[in-house]
Amino acid sequence: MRVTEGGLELEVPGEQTEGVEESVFYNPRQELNRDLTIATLRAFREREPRAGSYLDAMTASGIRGVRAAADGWDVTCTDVSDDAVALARANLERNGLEATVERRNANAVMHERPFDVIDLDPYGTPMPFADAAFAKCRDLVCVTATDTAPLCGAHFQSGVRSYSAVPRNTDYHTEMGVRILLSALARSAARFDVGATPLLTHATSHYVRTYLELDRKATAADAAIDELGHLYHCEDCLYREADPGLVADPLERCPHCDGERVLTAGPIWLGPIRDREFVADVRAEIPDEFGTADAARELCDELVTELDRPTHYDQHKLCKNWGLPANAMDDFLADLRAAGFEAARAHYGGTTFKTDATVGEIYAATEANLE
Ligand SMILES: C[S@@+](CC[C@H](N)C(=O)[O-])C[C@H]1O[C@@H](n2cnc3c(N)ncnc32)[C@H](O)[C@@H]1O
Ligand SMILES: [Zn+2]
Repeated sequence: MRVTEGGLELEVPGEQTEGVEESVFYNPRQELNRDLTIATLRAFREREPRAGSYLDAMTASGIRGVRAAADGWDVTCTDVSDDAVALARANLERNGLEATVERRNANAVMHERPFDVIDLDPYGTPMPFADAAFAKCRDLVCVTATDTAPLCGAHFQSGVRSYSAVPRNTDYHTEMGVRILLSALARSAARFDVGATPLLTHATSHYVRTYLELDRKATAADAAIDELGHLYHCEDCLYREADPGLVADPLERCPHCDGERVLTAGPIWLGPIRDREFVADVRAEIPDEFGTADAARELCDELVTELDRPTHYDQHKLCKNWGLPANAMDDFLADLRAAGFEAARAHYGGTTFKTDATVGEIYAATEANLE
């Protein structure tokens, strides 16, 4: 079947069913991820004009490599599958584009030679590829993780194994996943004396995507490690507290409800998950022709206005816990602001928001209008 994306045509094996193309080599549900990748590459080239080489480490149909090559990047595509390599070559040729395509294990290639930008887009966890990516990459590592259940603590042992951290299943499970992933990546980069700073990170339907700017200096690695810490979370009243530093000092009782069901998660990334100015630059690089232009711009807008502090609340879950009906989100947030707190929606969807108010302060500020 033929698919069109970013103004380019690709041929991928598979059938079109009910308007949705399905193929082992091409996932239409990741178009937003790829559109944002191209916009990010454009914004990043403005920031770092020297950057020219791009490794599409798990290329499958070649779609990322094709799109980057069309934008003038010096592209290398790797995949361990013979069929993927043949398909990527055919798709480059079909679009009159040139790139190096190798049937190789991406880990071997990344250890052999440096690239300015590396894109990791594996099935499931990216951690088996992280060390190799940070070993030599010069500027930017882009990472997709689709194993959201391990990341957010729903598959606890698997999360511990993959991310060398303790994830906990909370009402902010996607943000837990984002911060567990960023923690593991920062620690992987630090092994090579590399600081990894998130320029853009988003959690979108069943995957997390992040773009990490690298600074190959031990002091930069130390600065990244300084962003790690632990989260304490009360399962009874949803109180949460971020504790910077690598040594945890778990709470024995919840400071709000005095309950004993307090979870500790970590080490997790407590720092910003994106650079506001960079996200605005990315937004400006999304043309109308991109299939997901509206959604991608909306996501950038949400990421710009989202507050940095961990972690988001979910208004519906709070109200359910309080046994009160939820009111309109805008009214709820206005009540928080009127009480002197910062409050803004989060990009995690639905009724998620962030505030500097504690769970007790949120209740006091909003309860009168919950009816
Ligand atoms: C999720 S798909 C990639 C999708 C593609 N990047 C896209 O945007 O449509 C993962 C690909 O990684 C390949 N792969 C798995 N292990 C690999 C390895 N060690 N080195 C390179 N490619 C690998 C698989 O053959 C598969 O084609
Ligand atoms: Zn509590």
